[in-house]
Amino acid sequence: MSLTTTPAWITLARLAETARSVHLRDLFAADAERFTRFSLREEGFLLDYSKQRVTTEIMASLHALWQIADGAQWIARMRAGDAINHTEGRAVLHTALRYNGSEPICDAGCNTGHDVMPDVRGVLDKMARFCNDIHQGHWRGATGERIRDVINIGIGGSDLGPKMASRALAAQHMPGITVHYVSNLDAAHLVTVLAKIDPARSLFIIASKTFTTQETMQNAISARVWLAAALGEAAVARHFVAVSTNLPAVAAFGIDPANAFEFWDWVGGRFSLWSAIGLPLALSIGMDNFRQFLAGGAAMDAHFFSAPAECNLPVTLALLDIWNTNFLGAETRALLPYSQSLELLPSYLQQLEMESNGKQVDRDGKTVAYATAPILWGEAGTNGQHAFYQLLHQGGRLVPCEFIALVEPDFTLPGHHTKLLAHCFAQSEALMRGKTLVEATAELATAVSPAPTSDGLKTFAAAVPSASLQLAPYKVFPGNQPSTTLLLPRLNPYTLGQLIALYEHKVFSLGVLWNLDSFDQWGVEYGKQLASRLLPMIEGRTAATGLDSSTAGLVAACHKP
Ligand SMILES: O=P(O)(O)OC[C@H]1O[C@H](O)[C@H](O)[C@@H](O)[C@@H]1O
Repeated sequence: MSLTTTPAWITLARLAETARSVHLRDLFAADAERFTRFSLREEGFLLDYSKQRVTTEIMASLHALWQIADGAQWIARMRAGDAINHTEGRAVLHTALRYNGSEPICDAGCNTGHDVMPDVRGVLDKMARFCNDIHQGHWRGATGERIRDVINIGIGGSDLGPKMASRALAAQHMPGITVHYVSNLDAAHLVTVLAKIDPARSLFIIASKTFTTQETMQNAISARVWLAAALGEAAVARHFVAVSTNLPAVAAFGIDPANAFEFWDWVGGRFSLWSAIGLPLALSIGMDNFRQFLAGGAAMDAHFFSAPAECNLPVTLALLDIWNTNFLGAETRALLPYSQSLELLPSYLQQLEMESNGKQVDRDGKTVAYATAPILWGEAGTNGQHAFYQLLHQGGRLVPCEFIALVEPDFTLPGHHTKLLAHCFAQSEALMRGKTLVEATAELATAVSPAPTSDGLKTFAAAVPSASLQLAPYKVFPGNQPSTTLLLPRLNPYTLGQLIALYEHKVFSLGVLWNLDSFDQWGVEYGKQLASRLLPMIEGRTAATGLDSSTAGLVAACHKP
């Protein structure tokens, strides 16, 4: 049965007709228990979705949709190591990377598959030894200097996760080590990092699942040339290590297999932060903290796998995305972490959510008849308030917002954190309530004539200069902008692990509901293919033929006269 013809979908479509004309402030006025009814707590996390435009009836129908989509069975299939990434014929077992129990976890089902846990633990132990060697100065550069700078060369999933997490966990950074991230093919990225470091004290990590990605390979080659020019070719072995599933390609690049950290094809690139792709993070925060990060992820796995759907955090977030996207018609979602340390979370989640579920064909090969992943964007609060919040409040578009805040700050200065929380909560309140014309006019009247006595708004208005009252329409806020607030007790490796696993499972749950393979990414291939065709034309090695006039014009404009 197609999703849109299920009874739950049809009911939700009907409920959406009514929901469009219901205002959140009225829902709050009608129900003093709304926060209790629509909030969840799990191991210190508080998920408040009472400011979403939902009712008990809507949530029940969304849960019915989860039942129809066989959510529990899909979770069981993922855990059993079935090849649920069906277009690539691969299992999806990134949860094994953070599993700390004693059961086997098998690739392609326990009866036939291979237990991946010994391999996982072996690589973690190798990472631990390596981190210890770097931190203790046992591993030194070719000239005997201690390593001070680590440069991770990778892109996409081999960059965004460790970069975001290293940034988020600045409070845990080890002294004496600075980790840099180079991803862009634009030489400006590598050159500016190389300008800051000393080759004798630098270690490059070449991170690539496939070890064929053009951006990463070009940066790796240029870094090797730079290092060899400074220290000689023989020094490369002491200054380059690799993380990959493709160990033959690592060896072909000239990196000793002893210095390669393996992961496996059952780890999707955008889910690989928990694997050896997390090596630069482990070097930043230390292996004990990295293991705490894994433990936080494992705790969220245990919750996702066992909690009933009605109090399951990832399932709830997924159902709210479905409601906003497929029934209220939202095209985007804003992620607004009120934590500077989480400033890279929006760009990390852009890959996780949009590369996973920005799809048009379902698991049966049919074009979907409904919208899939919304466009995710965002910025750390309060910075965003001074940039784009004007549009959120008065731009006339439906933009569901997701606020993230910390009860305890990770860095403290007197007077900062309470103000930050006040701004965060005030924004979701303002987006929900809005301000009517009557309220705006009354406010203006009060501002000019602070002690009005009787007979309401008309008397105020008469007492106020009309020029001032003309501003009232500009001060109207429609409100009814839905939002969720996720409160974390604090930010540390464990809670960050919980947070990232929460989003991963939300993405998986959405894929189940939309009937998508969330683990492939065919949509990134076409551009790469065309770039290979254009390269010889831009370099002038072949004639620029067979191009549309725009592309031909751009190629011609780059040729020197
Ligand atoms: O790790 P790599 O094999 O170098 O891949 C890096 C990135 O390449 C592509 O852009 C894929 O779409 C991403 O999912 C992947 O993370």
